[in-house]
Amino acid sequence: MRGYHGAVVAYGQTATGKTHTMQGTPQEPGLIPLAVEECFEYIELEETECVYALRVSYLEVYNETVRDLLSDRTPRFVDDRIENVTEESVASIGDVYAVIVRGEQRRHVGSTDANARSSRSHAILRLSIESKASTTLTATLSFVDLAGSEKGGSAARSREGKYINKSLHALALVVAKLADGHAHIPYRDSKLTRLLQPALGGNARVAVVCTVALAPEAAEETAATLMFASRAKKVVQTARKNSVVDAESQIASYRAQVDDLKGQLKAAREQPASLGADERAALAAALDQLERLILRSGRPVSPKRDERFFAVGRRRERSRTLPPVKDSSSGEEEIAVEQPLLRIKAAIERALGGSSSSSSSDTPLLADDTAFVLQQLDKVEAENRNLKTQVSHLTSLLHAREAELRKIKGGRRDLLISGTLRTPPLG
Ligand SMILES: Nc1ncnc2c1ncn2[C@@H]1O[C@H](COP(=O)(O)OP(=O)(O)OP(=O)(O)O)[C@@H](O)[C@H]1O
Repeated sequence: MRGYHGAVVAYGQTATGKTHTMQGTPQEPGLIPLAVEECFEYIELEETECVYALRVSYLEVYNETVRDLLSDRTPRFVDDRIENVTEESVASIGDVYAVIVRGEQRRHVGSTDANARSSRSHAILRLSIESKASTTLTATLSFVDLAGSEKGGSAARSREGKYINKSLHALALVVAKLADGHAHIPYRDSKLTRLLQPALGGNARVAVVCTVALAPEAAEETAATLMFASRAKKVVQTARKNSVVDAESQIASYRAQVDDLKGQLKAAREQPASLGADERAALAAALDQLERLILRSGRPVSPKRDERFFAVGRRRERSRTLPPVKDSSSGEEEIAVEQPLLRIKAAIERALGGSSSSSSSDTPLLADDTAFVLQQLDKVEAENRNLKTQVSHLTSLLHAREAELRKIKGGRRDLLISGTLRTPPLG
């Protein structure tokens, strides 16, 4: 908000909670919703007279291609900058969430052995903030949710995995060279490092969040992640305030458009025959929309939290992992879950135009069904996580026991052999 670039990067093995850390849940919001809300609260609480203009872009790097998640544009690098990227103007927390949700729907995710909704791309959400008091400052806040490495899987998954590992390797190398103070930094080795160059290059405040798994079989990846973290800590950044020439600022561009629209409306009023009523209404609506984008300090934030951001991500996540609907049920809990599931299944089949074995009129989709099923799935997910922890604990116990047994057996064998040697021959 004060003209310094910032970035938060989530790095770690697949399924260790990078996306969870970034997005969170309604009960435990992640870094993105918390930061977005804080930006708008900052504007609300700002005491000096200041105006702001905020824009959002959302990119992913998938199989070494940079994709715009907000439109079909093809971003391209011009020197060290990425250009031809969609930037949506936003005026409220709700606007930001709506843009993120739109982008999330286009993001590449897939099921892997370790994660039912694994990010198969690196995602970079960027909030551009311009502020104008006596000078005009400009800065970006980037949230980088990196894809996690995953070995094996289907052919497509393994192709994605190769690209993911290659770009993560390039990032690790860049961070290692920065940490050691090398003169040449190989940013150009991958699209990911080229995109992150402005953040890693020194003029930004960067926070790296590393996520690890505690399971013994993840030890190798955990060690690699910790090594990355310790190198990242050594990188010295010297962020400075970034100002922009007034005439080239977004705020100036909005103001010029506002003046232009006001001029057109004034002319239409003076010569009523020049524009139809619909055209005049469209001009007035465009003017309202533009004026809304110039945020003034002291402006109240509303609404504080928007559930849409979490709801869409969760719906998509669950739709991949819905358990099969059983024909018979045993026990009350199962019947209670099964009925909404059957209704949802019938509604999906109706929407797809397929023939549903159950009559559609018998199974109207109730508003609460999805929420109810999601709640049940949350419970199952929590149980699964708990079981996974127990399994991992038992596996390490088992390994320790086996090692102990091997040692005891080995000792007994030695004893037997030496005992045989010492036994005097019979007769
Ligand atoms: N701290 C946590 N509390 C509760 N659930 C968590 C936590 N961390 C992760 N999870 C859950 O674990 C699963 C995997 O997490 P997530 O998708 O965030 O991992 P990831 O590191 O982003 O994986 P990938 O690299 O494969 O995209 C999700 O279902 C998520 O909700």
